[in-house]
Formats: sequence, structure tokens, C-alpha cells
Amino acid sequence: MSKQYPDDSTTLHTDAYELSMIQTYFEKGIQNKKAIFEVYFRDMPFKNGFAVFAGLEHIIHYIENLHFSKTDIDYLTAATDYSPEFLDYLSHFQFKGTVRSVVEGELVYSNEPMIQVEGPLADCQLIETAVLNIVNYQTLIATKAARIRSVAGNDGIMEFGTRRAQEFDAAIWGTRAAYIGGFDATSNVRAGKIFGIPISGTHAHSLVQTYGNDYEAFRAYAETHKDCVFLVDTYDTIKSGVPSAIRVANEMGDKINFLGVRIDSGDMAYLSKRVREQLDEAGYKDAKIYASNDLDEKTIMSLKMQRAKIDVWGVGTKLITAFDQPALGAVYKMVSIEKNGQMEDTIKLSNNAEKVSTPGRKQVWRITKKDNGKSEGDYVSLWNEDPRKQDELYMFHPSYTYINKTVTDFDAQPILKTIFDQGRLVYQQPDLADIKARCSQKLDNLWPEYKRDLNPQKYPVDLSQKLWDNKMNLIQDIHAYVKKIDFDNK
Ligand SMILES: Nc1ncnc2c1ncn2[C@@H]1O[C@H](COP(=O)(O)OP(=O)(O)OP(=O)(O)O)[C@@H](O)[C@H]1O
Ligand SMILES: O=P(O)(O)OC[C@H]1O[C@H](OP(=O)(O)OP(=O)(O)O)[C@H](O)[C@@H]1O
Ligand SMILES: O=C(O)c1cccnc1
Repeated sequence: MSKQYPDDSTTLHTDAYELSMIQTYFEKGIQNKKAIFEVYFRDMPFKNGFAVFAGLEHIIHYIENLHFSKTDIDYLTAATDYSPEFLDYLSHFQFKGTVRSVVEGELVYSNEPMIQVEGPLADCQLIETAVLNIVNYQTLIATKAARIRSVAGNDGIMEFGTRRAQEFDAAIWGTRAAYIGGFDATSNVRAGKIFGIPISGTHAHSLVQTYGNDYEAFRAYAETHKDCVFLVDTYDTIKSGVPSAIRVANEMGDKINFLGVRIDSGDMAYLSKRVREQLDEAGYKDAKIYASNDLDEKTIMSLKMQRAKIDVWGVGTKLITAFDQPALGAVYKMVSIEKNGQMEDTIKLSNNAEKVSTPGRKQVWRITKKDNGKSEGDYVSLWNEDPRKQDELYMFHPSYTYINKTVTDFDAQPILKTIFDQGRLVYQQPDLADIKARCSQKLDNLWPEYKRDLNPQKYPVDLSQKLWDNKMNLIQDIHAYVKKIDFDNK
């Protein structure tokens, strides 16, 4: 049986190797060395042209509550060989890091920092696992939701995924991410309570099975509710479901709001057209047709191409589990570390060019044209550079440098904002509605070429000349170092 602790904290929600490394840092007296880590992902999720950043709210909760409780320390005492001094250090631990992050609802792209953590080495190391856990999931779901929104146009889209989500937390935070990415409502009542997301829903087949026929079930529902959407496919949509819904709507008149019917199986293009005719003929031209059943952006797009008469889409499994790409793959990499009192940039090399990290503390600048506000690309610079001081910006592809352009009449907005300053929360989270609106507005400013579902253009994420030179110099330094070791060993 699982154990319940009165003072449980989420601080041990980390990989054991983080604590093991912190123990080494502590025992060697370098736990307070200054370090900088950055979070980024290498490949665009769903081969999409953009990703929607989400997860900051949960990260803020997590960091604000970061402390080792008594039972955390008791557990570590029993389960590890950590020294009493190290356990004592943990029991007094207070997060002192500075966290800079993209804000929720902002668009992000591969190979640019979304989060930057600067501070004592131990503090930076401790939060790696949880930060990645949160951002990898929520950014994925917000992006999937935005893809679904982009094909649904102005239709209603409802989040129905809780029953298929990877457990409680995923349902709750996934729903919030889906709302940021463009969903209108959720069926999860607790998400409504916690986040203020509008809740919405119809009824299940079990209601109809309880009564054994559509008419009695719909009538019972109508007598106990004002807003009614009847699920019409339990036995036979055309012959029984829709006629029963119309009969109940006629009988109840103004006593109910007959909002429409839901179809949950069968050929939804064919059925929705027939159902539309039935509702229209009965005078219910405003009644809407809701559809659900393993929907995602592909089925919705296909149904729209078939001119299905569907007004509202209920989407569960494929959204909340990010069915076609279950992991984002964001990583947390050290970019700078204190040596002899000075910060030194650091790099992780790899035979795979994509996996070579970009050293140094950075800022990401969103470059837009002054006249129309449209995106030109992102310019990743060293922290102390400011492209706003330049009239012209030379932007070049970091691997294929012959792909380049010079941008004039541009605005440059830094997108990494300070959230925690040396452990103190300095950022005021906006309302969820504002975060959602931000996402929608940012997507309006993105060229359609980056927004299309299939084979979108790759959004430029370019490195400043200084950042690029810094990376190349470090790569050369490391190559020289490895060559020397090789030579010395011969
Ligand atoms: N006209 C259509 N064009 C493309 N996809 C459709 C169309 N109608 C339904 N679909 C999709 O096809 C899939 C049908 O799945 P499935 O065969 O499991 O459903 P079903 O047999 O109709 O219903 P049930 O859920 O009761 O098994 C679903 O993903 C659904 O969204
Ligand atoms: O299909 P999703 O996108 O996950 O949407 C949620 C599904 O949950 C309900 O089904 P239920 O749990 O009753 O199962 P069933 O319809 O698959 O039989 C509902 O009728 C939807 O079909
Ligand atoms: O309200 C609904 O229709 C609903 C809710 C959850 C899952 N499927 C459908």
C-alpha cells in the first residue's frame, strides 16, 4: 500500500541522480558555485511550425513550495547513504535561483531557450527533473490544442480527455494547457473549479441504456435540466435518436434550451448531413450538431472537407495523450559555470550536430516588422547584446550560414522574462483568460506559412554573430583539448 505523509512535499519529485550530484557538490564545497542552465527542445512537436509554451504556473507552484520536509529527510536518511551533514544541508535548503522564462501562451520554436535558471549549482540542479516534466507535457498539449483549433476555425471545441489522460495531474494540467491552446471548455469539473475554465458537457449512452429507449431518456433529462444536448447514437441515430430528440424538444418547448444533439459513432459526415436535414425540417435550425469519437486535427479536417454539418467538436484521447507524439523532448543543459570567480561558458559536444548545445547565457529576441507586426524570426543573442540598438539586423541560419537576410525597420522583443529573482517570485501571473488571448494574438501575427498543418515552413531561429562565434570557438577549444589528451596518451 502507498504511504501517506502529513507533510509530503513535491521536492523529492526528482531523479535520484540530481540529489546524488548535489551531494557531490556539497561534499566538495562547490554547491554554491554559480551556474546557468537552459531549457529547450530540438524538434518541433507534431512537425508543427510553432509550439505554444505552457507550464509556468505549475513551475511557480513547485518552486514556491520547494523545501525538504521532515518526512522527506527521514526517507532520504533511510533510503540513501547521504552523510548527516548533507541531510542537514538539505533540511535547511531554500531555493535561491533566478528563473527567467517565456510566458505562457507565447509561441516557441526548436533550439531556443524557453527557460533559464541561474544561481547556486545545487539549486539549478535540483529543479531539472520537475521543470522538464512540467514543460514537456504542458507545452505538448497546448501545441496539440492549437493545431486542433487551427482546423476547427470558429467552431466550438470541448476538451473531453480526462478518462483517457495519463492519470489525475495530466488531466488537470492538460486541460489547462488545452484551454491556453484554443479550446473553449472542458468536461473536467475540477479544472473548472481550480482554473475557472468553462465547463460543459452532454450525457453518456448509459442514460439512454438506463431507460432502454431514447425518448424516455431524453424526456427525463429535459425534465431535470435547462440546457439540453441529447446523445442520439445509442440505438439508431436517424430512425430513433434524432426523432426522439425532436419529439422531446417539441413537447418541452420553452421549458428547455434545446442546444442540439451529439453523434459519437458511425460515418459522421454522412450522419451529420442527415441529422442536419432532420433538425432543419423540424424547425430547429439553430440546434447544433456535436461530434465526438477519437477526433483529432486530421479527422476534423477530413470531416470539414467532406462538408460534414458539425458545429461543435468534443476531443478527448488524442488531445490529452498527445497521441501522435507523446513526448516533447525538451532538455535542460548547463551553458555557463563559475570558474575561479568568473563565469565560463560551457558546451556539450556530440557526434550528432543537432545535439551540440549552444554555450552562454542568452536572450531570445522576437523580431517583427514595424509596419505590420508580422514575425521575421527569432534572434538568439548573448545576454548582454541588444539588437534594438541596431538599425539593421543580420540574421543567418546557424548551420547553413549562406541562408541569411538583413532585416531593417524591425521591432525586437526580449521574450525571456524574470520570474524568480534569487529565489523571490517577482512575476505576477496573468489571468488564464489573458494567457489564452495572448496565444491567439501571437498566432494572428504569425505568417500562415508557419501555421499550416502539413509541411509548414521552418521558422527561423538564428544565432547572433557573437553567440555563433562563441560556440565555434568553444568547439575548437574542446577539439584542441581532446587532441592534446590523445597526443599525451600516445
Ligand atoms: N466521414 C468520416 N471521415 C473520416 N473519419 C471519420 C468519419 N466518420 C467517422 N470518422 C472517424 O473514424 C473513426 C471510426 O472509429 P470506430 O470504427 O472506432 O468508430 P465506430 O465504429 O463508428 O464507433 P464506436 O466508437 O462505437 O466503435 C473515428 O476516429 C471517427 O472520428
Ligand atoms: O473519443 P475521445 O476523443 O476520447 O472523446 C471522449 C469519448 O469519451 C466518451 O466515450 P466513452 O468513454 O463512452 O467510450 P466510447 O465512446 O469509446 O465507447 C465519449 O463518447 C467520447 O467518445
Ligand atoms: O459531456 C460529454 O459529452 C462527454 C464528456 C466526457 C467524455 N465524453 C463526452
